[in-house]
Amino acid sequence: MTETTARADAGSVHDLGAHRAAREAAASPVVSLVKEAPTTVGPVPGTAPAPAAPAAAPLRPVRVWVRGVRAARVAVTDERTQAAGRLAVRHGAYVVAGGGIAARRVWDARSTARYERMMRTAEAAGQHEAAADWEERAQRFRAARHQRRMDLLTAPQRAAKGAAVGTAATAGGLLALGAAVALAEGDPAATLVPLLATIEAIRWVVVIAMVVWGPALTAAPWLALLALWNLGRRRQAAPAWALPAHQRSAEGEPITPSVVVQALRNLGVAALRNAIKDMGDAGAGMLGPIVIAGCGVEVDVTLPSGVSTDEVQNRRRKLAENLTRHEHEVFVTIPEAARTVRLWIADSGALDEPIGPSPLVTDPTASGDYKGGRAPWGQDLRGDAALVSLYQRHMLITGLSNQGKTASLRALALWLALDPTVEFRIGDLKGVGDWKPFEGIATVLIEGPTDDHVAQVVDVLEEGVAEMERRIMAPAGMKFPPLILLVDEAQVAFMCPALSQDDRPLDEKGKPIGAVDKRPLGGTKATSRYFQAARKIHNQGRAVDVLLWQGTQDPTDQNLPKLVREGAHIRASLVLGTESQARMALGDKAVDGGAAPHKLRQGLDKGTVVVAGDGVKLAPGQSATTIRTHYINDEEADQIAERAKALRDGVTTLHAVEAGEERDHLADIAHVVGDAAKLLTQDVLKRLTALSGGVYGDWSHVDLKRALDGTGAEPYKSDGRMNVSRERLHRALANRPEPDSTSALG
Ligand SMILES: Nc1ncnc2c1ncn2[C@@H]1O[C@H](COP(=O)(O)OP(=O)(O)OP(=O)(O)O)[C@@H](O)[C@H]1O
Repeated sequence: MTETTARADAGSVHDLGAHRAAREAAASPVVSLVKEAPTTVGPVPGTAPAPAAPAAAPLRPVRVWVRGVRAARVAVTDERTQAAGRLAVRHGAYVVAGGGIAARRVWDARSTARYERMMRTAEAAGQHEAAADWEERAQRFRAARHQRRMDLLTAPQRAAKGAAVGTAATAGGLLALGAAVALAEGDPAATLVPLLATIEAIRWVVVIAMVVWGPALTAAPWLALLALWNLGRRRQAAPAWALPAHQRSAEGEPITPSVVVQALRNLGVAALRNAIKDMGDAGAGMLGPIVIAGCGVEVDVTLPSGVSTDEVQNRRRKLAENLTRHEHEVFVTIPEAARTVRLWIADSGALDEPIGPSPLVTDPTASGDYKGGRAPWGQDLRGDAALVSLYQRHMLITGLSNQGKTASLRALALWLALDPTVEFRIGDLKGVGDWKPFEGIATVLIEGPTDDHVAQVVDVLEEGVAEMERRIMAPAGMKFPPLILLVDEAQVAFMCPALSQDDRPLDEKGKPIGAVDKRPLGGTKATSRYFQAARKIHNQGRAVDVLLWQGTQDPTDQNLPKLVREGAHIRASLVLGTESQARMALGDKAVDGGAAPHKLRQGLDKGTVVVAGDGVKLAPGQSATTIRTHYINDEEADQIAERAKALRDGVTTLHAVEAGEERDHLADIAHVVGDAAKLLTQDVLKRLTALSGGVYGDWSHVDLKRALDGTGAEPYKSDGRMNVSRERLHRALANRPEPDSTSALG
């Protein structure tokens, strides 16, 4: 509507109102106490006069039947009419359905219907022994019923005889009682008193019955209707649309056997639907007990023959919706028993509640134990603590970006850092500081995403391989401290196109010695350095406690080669995009057994990992478990890391590993000794190797001694073992004629 016509219409409406008010005032004797608004609509001073209203279009009369239809439509669609209609249908349906239920119960009690139903159920489920058992029971029921019917034929004679005998005995007894009273009181008239009193009592009973009979007869049908209505009401036996609003929404309704059977019947598997139809109400016979399991319930379903477990598993979303749950709230796994699926159904919304903080945060005395302990990672769906054994296990964790991969991997590393015997060498190829808490715990920490960082991480891994080979070649029975080589964002290394850096040593004329190393850092070729190092560690590292932990994003065959992903003992996955990625992350067996990281919700299920492989306790037959991990934020990680550092004596974290160049041995030795007052020579050698495998990898005690000879910082014996002293090293550095005493590293 334009502004002009709007104003004009307003004016005409106002005029009409004014006329009507004037008419009413003239007709009504009542004096209004409310000050009336001016009824004229003249132009307001200072404003332009309103343009003249166009002539109103003549109103067409509306036919009576049209008005009738409109009125009917308004009445029918009115909320109150609908509520009344729902009420009537609902309560009517309760009575009808109650009648049906009562009739069925009576029929069940008097016929063999129940036994036949159970037999069909057992047969459909392939339980032939149970079917035979029900058949036998039905036979016994028939025999007993036949006996009862035979007995009925002779019942009238027996009843008549019984009544005659009973009456005579009662009369005799009462007379005997009367005689005893008469004798005692010496009054023969008392003989008949008990008999007459009894007859009088019977007369009163008859009178009362006659009075009550009429009203009882009138009330009986109503009482029967009430009982049927109540039966139907308790079962909510009315069409869903007629139920009250709070009962209509079945969202989050409790899981009962009939809800599960209904959900299975409507799953869209014809064989399952027909089998359940044959079983009738007894479809619940397929279900094991429904038990509370954490924030949900768990139930095993033995499927009828002809229905395979993966037919149910592939319809997880439909099953969840039939159970009035969201897809992520229902887990379908395959337990050991044949033809059985295990359903875990969360309480509605329970999975969106956060789990508590990590015990590492709440318990300042928590400690790590590489060999015998289990890391408290989070909670499984049953709400039980999910504990992971990291002993001699390579690990792979994957997931989409920003879903908690680093946080969950770091949570495990923090727990293990509380075991001071464990050495960490960390390559963080994202490099935004997620692994900063390990400064002072890890002996090497490379942080950054560039090709240079990848090259350094490759060096770390290759040095890990060398260490592993040294350990393998060591005399039998030698013990080695666990060494965790941790690479976060490992896909950056696999996808790195760069070739090895030219780090050949130079001769006296400044020319590089030997041929240039042309091997690529990334890729999956036989010459790919990262790939080959990872493979070697996977193959042989476990037994000598050289372990590779990798975190990687959005797996593909290129950024997570098959051989590498299958070399990990613990395979964990956060939410992934597709089932094929889930298969890459966890393996076919786990996904076929029900592991479904691709069904987690991106952004909502952060920190929820599906874990396959060993290291976590799995129920028999289960191939994976879902764990909601505790989130340890950066501040909490710093606090835990401080505790871990306090357990170790002054680890100096190196930020680069260089090889093949001329190094300042004295400065390097002082550097690796770090803050410790003294350090065992074998530890010095180890740290020097970590610092530069190329230069120090094959150093022995003799080399170390030779490097320190004449400096005043030579190794000395303390408590029967050879050490080097930090103070002497620093004195030697300070007294050197050349001022070039700082390490190029760190
Ligand atoms: N267990 C958890 N519970 C709840 N939220 C979490 C959990 N773990 C991580 N998050 C949230 O997810 C965010 C991302 O975590 P994180 O950096 O570990 O993810 P990411 O998968 O390593 O990311 P990207 O690899 O893309 O850098 C965190 O900042 C935190 O808010």
